[in-house]
Amino acid sequence: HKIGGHGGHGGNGGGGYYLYPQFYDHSCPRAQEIVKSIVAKAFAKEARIAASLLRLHFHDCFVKGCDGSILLDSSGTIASEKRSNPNRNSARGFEVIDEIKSALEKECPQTVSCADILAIAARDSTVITGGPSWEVPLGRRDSRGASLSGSNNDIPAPNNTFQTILTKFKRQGLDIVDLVALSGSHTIGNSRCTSFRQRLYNQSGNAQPDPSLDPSYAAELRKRCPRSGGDQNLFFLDFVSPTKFDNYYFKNILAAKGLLNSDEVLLTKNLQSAELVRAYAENSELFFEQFAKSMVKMGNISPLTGSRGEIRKNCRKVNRD
Ligand code: HEM
Ligand SMILES: [Ca+2]
Ligand SMILES: [Ca+2]
Repeated sequence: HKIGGHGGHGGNGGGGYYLYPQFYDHSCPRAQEIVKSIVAKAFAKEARIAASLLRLHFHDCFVKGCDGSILLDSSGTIASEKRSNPNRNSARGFEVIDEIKSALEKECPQTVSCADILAIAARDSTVITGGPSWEVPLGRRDSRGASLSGSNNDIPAPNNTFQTILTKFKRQGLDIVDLVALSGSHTIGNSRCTSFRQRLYNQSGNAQPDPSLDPSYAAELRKRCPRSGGDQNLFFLDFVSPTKFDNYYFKNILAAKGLLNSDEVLLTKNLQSAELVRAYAENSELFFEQFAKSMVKMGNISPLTGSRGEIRKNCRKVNRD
């Protein structure tokens, strides 16, 4: 499967190999069913875990590519991405990834990468909540480092402008279609008060709530997201169907009930993205189809392949050699 390769996006991270779904067919044929069963078990215990696992793959891929860098704990040489602004007190699901990894190490030692586990778990989380399925290209290897600064700089923040968010996506080789479709992930999962408080009290420095937020919905949110305190209080990103992967995220945006500023700006700041929001609100099949395509595209961001990187034995630390 070697191809004449150089760096860049689009399935060839510079190791000279493309990812492909059959990567573990001979080396670990049960890999995918093992991931799926542990995701299902975790989901049965707590439905939110699906959202958390989907987000981990995103926060991995946007920092040095999909290389499992987000999973590394701090150590002598590593400043963990878990400490970054987007991840601190927010990224979760690491214990589930640990459980999957230890089951896979028993089944086929040092064969399945942590980066691939994240990609498969993201797909399985989408499916188990009612979303689309897709074949996950595989063969990513794991990084031997992390980037705390990359995590702070490259992952979009909820109060970034539309243009900044789009620029951060383009830096990864993703476009406006990917941005709108992948934002549809916010059809499941939670946000902390601190991630959207500004919209409730002082959106643009004029002591007024965000005019693009429905006033009665805003009043409801203020009850558990006060001016100060309650930073960690949790709210559904999609208040209609928070554990179901559907297109209510887009319908909510049309009703001025998107939770994050980064959700609502997809409608209010750019004509093309507004058209996409309307199209996905109207047609969930169209959303599902594009979501699957964009997830594969995101999963192809700068993977380590060939002999680059390693297959970690423990997703939290690099191997010693
Ligand atoms: C477009 C730019 C994006 C911004 C600004 C953004 C921002 C956020 C924020 C602020 C939260 C809540 C975090 C907290 O308060 O703890 C969140 C949650 C979440 N995000 Fe995004 N996000 C973006 C795109 C994405 C993408 C591309 C995906 C997946 C492909 C994704 C998946 C999720 C999920 C599933 C949750 C809920 C996690 C949970 O409940 O544990 N987001 N996002
Ligand atoms: Ca990474
Ligand atoms: Ca939903």
